[in-house]
Amino acid sequence: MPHATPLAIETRGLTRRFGARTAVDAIDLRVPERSVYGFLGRNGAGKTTTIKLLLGLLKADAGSARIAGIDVATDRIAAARKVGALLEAQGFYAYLTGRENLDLSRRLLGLPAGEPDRVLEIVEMAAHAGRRVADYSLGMRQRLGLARAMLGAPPVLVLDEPTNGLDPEGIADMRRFLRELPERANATVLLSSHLLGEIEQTATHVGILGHGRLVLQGALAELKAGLAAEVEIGTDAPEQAVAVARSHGFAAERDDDAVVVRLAAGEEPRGAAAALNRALCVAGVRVHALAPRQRSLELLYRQAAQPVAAAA
Ligand SMILES: Nc1ncnc2c1ncn2[C@@H]1O[C@H](COP(=O)(O)OP(=O)(O)OP(=O)(O)O)[C@@H](O)[C@H]1O
Repeated sequence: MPHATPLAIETRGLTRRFGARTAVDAIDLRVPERSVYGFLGRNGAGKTTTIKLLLGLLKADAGSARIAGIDVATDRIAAARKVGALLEAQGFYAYLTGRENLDLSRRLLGLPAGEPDRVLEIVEMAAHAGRRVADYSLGMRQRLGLARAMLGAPPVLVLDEPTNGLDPEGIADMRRFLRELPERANATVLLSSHLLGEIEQTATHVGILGHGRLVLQGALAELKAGLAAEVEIGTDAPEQAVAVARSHGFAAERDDDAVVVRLAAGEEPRGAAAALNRALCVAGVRVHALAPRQRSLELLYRQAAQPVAAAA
């Protein structure tokens, strides 16, 4: 299917194993240009491994990845030029100033002398550029890390948990900043996080990773609008309740001791709950609870992040 917006990052069946463990399992990332793409997953879900694959720091066992249309495996250097990254280990020289640190990176990359000041301006660190990094707060170091990722103006920025370790004020600051980043830096931003709230506040798009698999992906607003509601039924006779609900055209399933009825997208949960109630009552099914609820991204995320059931 053709895409309305070109993709800044695209993977197909991207897979990476460590021994018997599949850390990244056939994922198809689609990150539209100029989006802030929230890459969401619990610790160990495979976010860092995916990011390393995108940056060419790890080799894929299967599948492919493209950055700004360039294949990461077959054209590694050209792809690397298209992406700037902020990873956990920043590796700044504490006794050098912020500007001096950036200038070292700038020279290594063979970029013009004006680059450090250009990126310092973007991250609003120009006033602190002459201070030693040793005297920076963690938030200032993160900004400096962001500035370094922007050297050479790559069209794609990949940021691994950029708010990790910041204090509440630093977090609020960084979130505001991230939202504005596509415009300020003229770039697409992939932002990894284990916090749904963070992604909901900053991202335009989201991809949820659970146990190495991409469980859900798309524009945040569309995903939220498309989430169907459901009705949970508490009953002593779940099998019978499922049969009755299905005979009335509802998509019902057992969920442990309860029965869950998934509604169609846009279907109003209260009306459906009333109809179900009536049908169950008429059929003589004892119901002790009937709860209509709107499904949320949070619920989906929780489901995606649940530990895999151990094989019996
Ligand atoms: N070099 C490695 N060798 C063996 N296993 C690894 C290696 N790197 C990652 N893993 C495993 O792959 C899985 C995914 O790890 P990954 O670091 O990508 O997750 P993550 O979502 O980034 O989590 P975190 O936020 O904790 O870094 C984990 O089970 C991890 O133990």
